[in-house]
Amino acid sequence: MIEHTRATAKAEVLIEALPWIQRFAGTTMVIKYGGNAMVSEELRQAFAEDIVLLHHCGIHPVVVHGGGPQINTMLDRLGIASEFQGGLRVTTEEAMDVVRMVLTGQVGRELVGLINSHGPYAVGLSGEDAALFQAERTGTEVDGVAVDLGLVGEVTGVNPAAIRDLVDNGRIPVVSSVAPEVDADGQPTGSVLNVNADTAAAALAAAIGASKLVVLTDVEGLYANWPDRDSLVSSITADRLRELLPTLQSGMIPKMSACLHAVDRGVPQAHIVDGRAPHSMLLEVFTTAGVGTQVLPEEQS
Ligand SMILES: Nc1ncnc2c1ncn2[C@@H]1O[C@H](COP(=O)(O)OP(=O)(O)O)[C@@H](O)[C@H]1O
Ligand SMILES: CC(=O)N[C@@H](CCC(=O)OP(=O)(O)O)C(=O)O
Repeated sequence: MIEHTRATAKAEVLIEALPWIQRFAGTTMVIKYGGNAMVSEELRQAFAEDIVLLHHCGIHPVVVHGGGPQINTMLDRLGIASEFQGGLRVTTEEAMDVVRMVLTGQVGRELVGLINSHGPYAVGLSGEDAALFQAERTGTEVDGVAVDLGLVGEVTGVNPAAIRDLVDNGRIPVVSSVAPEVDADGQPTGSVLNVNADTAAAALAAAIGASKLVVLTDVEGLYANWPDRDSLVSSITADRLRELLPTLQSGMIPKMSACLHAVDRGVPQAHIVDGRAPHSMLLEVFTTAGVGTQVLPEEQS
């Protein structure tokens, strides 16, 4: 009897996923995997399994990965100082070489390998490949004062065909957020810029018409009154988030700006999910309750 109950409970979990599979099959989802959510081998393997499962449910996952902590480790090892302003790394030419090497040569390669341990699916590319991204230099403002971030950019152009060609051939793109710089006339300058991975994921989600942007990080979701643990937001509209944005700190600034950018540009929903819990992304996509914080264009009943 006990065995029967357990088996039934497992079957119910699978059945709960059915309407979500029906809704999202054939759509493209952008999954942003933050460097802080990759901290153990177990988590990285669980992430790869989730991505392959989405793929086999007929959903087209596109991974955009971060790697901030991994870049920090390499910069420390090489004795190169670096600081963050408004959640973005001030990037010198010396640091840019390390950012590019770590994101595309280390973090991206490892994710491709983990996904491909399940079959020949993942293809790694950066914003430099097939002209996927064009970026313009950007600064930030801290306490009303303009701050020069050096070789940091914002995506101003996307070539969706670079992703579509891979997806149409049954591949899972794994994207690193470095991008060739263009000037105000759209002409290449020859420099490569460091783009925050949340920002890159949002630009990509909007450009390819994704059905969702899911951002995996190292916190349960957005706290309206950080660090008050009672202020976790389960759902927020774009308008309310716009009001909250100026009160946010550190890494949450680019993250929530990215969600807003995606939703403002037609992505129906964006989610912040706790990547420290194995398989949290599957729970978000395939269960009714969902987890973390969802950003919606407007109130939905
Ligand atoms: N309002 C807030 N809600 C949630 N987290 C916040 C908030 N303000 C600051 N944070 C911090 O932002 C961090 C997530 O940003 P970041 O470290 O850049 O993540 P990632 O590497 O996944 O991109 C959290 O771990 C938390 O310490
Ligand atoms: C401009 C900028 O800050 N770029 C980020 C790129 C990596 C990233 O975004 O990684 P996470 O998602 O793990 O934070 C950086 O240099 O750390």
